[in-house]
Amino acid sequence: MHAAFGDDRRSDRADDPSGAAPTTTGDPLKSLEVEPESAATIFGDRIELGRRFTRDLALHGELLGLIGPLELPRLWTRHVLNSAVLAPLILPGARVGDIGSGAGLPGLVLAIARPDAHFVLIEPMERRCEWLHAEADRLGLDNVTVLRARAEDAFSVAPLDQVTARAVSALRTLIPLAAPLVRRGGELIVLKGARVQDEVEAARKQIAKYRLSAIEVVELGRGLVPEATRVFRATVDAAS
Ligand SMILES: C[S@@+](CC[C@H](N)C(=O)[O-])C[C@H]1O[C@@H](n2cnc3c(N)ncnc32)[C@H](O)[C@@H]1O
Repeated sequence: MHAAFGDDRRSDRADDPSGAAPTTTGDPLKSLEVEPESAATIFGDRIELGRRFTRDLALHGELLGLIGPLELPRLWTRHVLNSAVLAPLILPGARVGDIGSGAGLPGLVLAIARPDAHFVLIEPMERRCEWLHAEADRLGLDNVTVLRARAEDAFSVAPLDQVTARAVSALRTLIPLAAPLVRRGGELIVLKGARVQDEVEAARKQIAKYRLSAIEVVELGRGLVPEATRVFRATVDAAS
C-alpha cells in the first residue's frame, strides 16, 4: 500500500506545477498566455490540436480542479510546452503509460504530438478520468486509453515500452510504482524540477532494487521554452 498516494494533496508536491491558488472569476481566455512562437515548432503539423487542447484546458481546467487560476498566464510555457518537448523521446509506435495524467500532462499532450504511439493514461480520480476521456474524444485522438486506477494496481496494462510521469511523487516512491509496468529494456521518463539530482540521490536504493540503468538527467526544450524541462530517464533492465 502506498498511503501517501490516496490523496494527491498529500503526495510530494515539491515540483507540483499545478499551482493551487485562489479562484478567479471572468473569462479564463483573457488570462491565457499568448501562444509562444515556439509552439508551432514543437508541435509541428499537430499545432492545431495543441491549440485546441490548451484552449479547452484554459476554459475548463480551473473549474475541474486541474489547474490553478494563476497558471493561465503561463499555461503554454510551463505546462503544455513543458510536456510537449518530451515528444522526441517517445519511441516510434511505442505503448506508453502516463502515471497520474491529471489534466493530461504530459499524456494527452504527447498523444497529440505523437499520433504514431499509443498512450494509456493512468489516473485514479474519477473526475480527472472523465475530463481525459472527454478531451480525447473532443480532439478526435484514437491513440489514447484512459485507465481509472492507481499505478500500483495497473498491472493489466503491462508490459509498456515507456512510462512517463509529471508531478506525481518523488522518484523514490515513483520508481516502485512505475518500473513494474515497464517491459525489460523499456524506459522511465519522469519530468522533474530543479532538485532532480537530490531526488536521484535519495532514490539510490530503489534504482538498484528495480535494476534501472542508463540513468541520465536530460534537459529538453532549451531555446524553445523559457526554462528547459528536466527529465529523469532510465532503462528498466529487469523486473525485481
Ligand atoms: C499533482 S497532479 C499532476 C497531474 C499532471 N501529471 C500534471 O503534471 O499536471 C498528480 C496526479 O497524480 C495522480 N495520482 C496520485 N497517486 C497516483 C497513483 N498512485 N497512481 C496514479 N496516479 C496517481 C493524482 O490523482 C493526480 O491527478
